[in-house]
Amino acid sequence: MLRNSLIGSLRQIKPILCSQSLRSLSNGANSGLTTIEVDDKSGIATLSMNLPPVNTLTLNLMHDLIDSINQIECNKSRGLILTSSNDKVFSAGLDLKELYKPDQERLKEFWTIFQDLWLALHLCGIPTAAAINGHAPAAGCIMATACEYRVMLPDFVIGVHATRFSFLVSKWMMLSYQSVLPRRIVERALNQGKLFSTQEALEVGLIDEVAGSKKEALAQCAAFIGTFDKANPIARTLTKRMCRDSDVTELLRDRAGDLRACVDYINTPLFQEGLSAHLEGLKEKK
Ligand SMILES: CCCCCCCCCCC/C=C/C(=O)SCCNC(=O)CCNC(=O)[C@H](O)C(C)(C)COP(=O)(O)OP(=O)(O)OC[C@H]1O[C@@H](n2cnc3c(N)ncnc32)[C@H](O)[C@@H]1OP(=O)(O)O
Repeated sequence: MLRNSLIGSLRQIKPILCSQSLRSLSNGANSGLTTIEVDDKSGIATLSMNLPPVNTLTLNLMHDLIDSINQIECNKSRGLILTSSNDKVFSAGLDLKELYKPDQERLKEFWTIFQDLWLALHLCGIPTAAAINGHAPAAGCIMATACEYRVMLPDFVIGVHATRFSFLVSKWMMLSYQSVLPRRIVERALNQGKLFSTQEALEVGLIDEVAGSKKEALAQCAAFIGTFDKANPIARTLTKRMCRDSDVTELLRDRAGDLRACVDYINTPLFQEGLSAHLEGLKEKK
């Protein structure tokens, strides 16, 4: 809903046609894989992913995330903090099972909703922050980079390690990474398939702060959101969208082309063999 209005005109203020009252944040039509808690004092909404065991981005989780982001925006929360109910994994990234020998129609739906999720986070009108309370590989990292601020707990990893198992990333995913890290670091990290430890991520600037606990991470994210208190919310939203315009336009100018390229690549033997080996590796770990 929001995305459609933005696709029409990125520079326009989102027409807020939402009729729900502040704080009535039920999870309505979604599958209950996310929860939203709004802090009464600060008005900041914490959006938690809650799909055991590792918050893989399935069709349903991505649907619920988009629905929740829309609800939070529509209810005029002061900010959004994305986090996980799992204390070891923020998100394990895309659901690999959806990519293995996929049904073609379902794969198209899957990739389209992943594009939608990235747009929802990227264009969210209110301040966003990620409290990364566990591992955040691949699309888990991309979701975090679509937020405006990242606070991470120690002893976890974050990064896009796609090349390790013969995956490529779309240009808009690379741009998201590049909006946070210098281009030369992104180029090297993507080519190496590097997963950064929390400390390394802090040193290169992939995350903004380290926190000692989830509670602290949420507080640090809330403090970041508080830094916008003096900004006019509409001017802030328009400025955020202007800053992100070129990255978003990269995807919007040819979403269908991106979908085709991804579907084609996922169907190649190179991709399917790499994925099969990766899935075996995950099983053998046990
Ligand atoms: C122009 C051309 C463009 C082409 C574009 C092509 C498009 C391709 C895709 C683009 C980029 C990719 C994005 C992605 O996000 S792919 C997903 C990558 N993610 C991973 O590789 C993470 C794998 N998981 C892990 O490393 C660990 O699970 C993790 C560190 C996250 C947690 O470890 P832990 O020990 O706590 O948990 P387990 O490993 O035991 O996992 C528990 C069970 O969950 C299953 N699992 C884990 N991750 C995934 C996943 N991503 N998808 C599906 N299933 C997953 C794991 O196998 C365990 O299952 P079982 O209990 O049944 O054994």
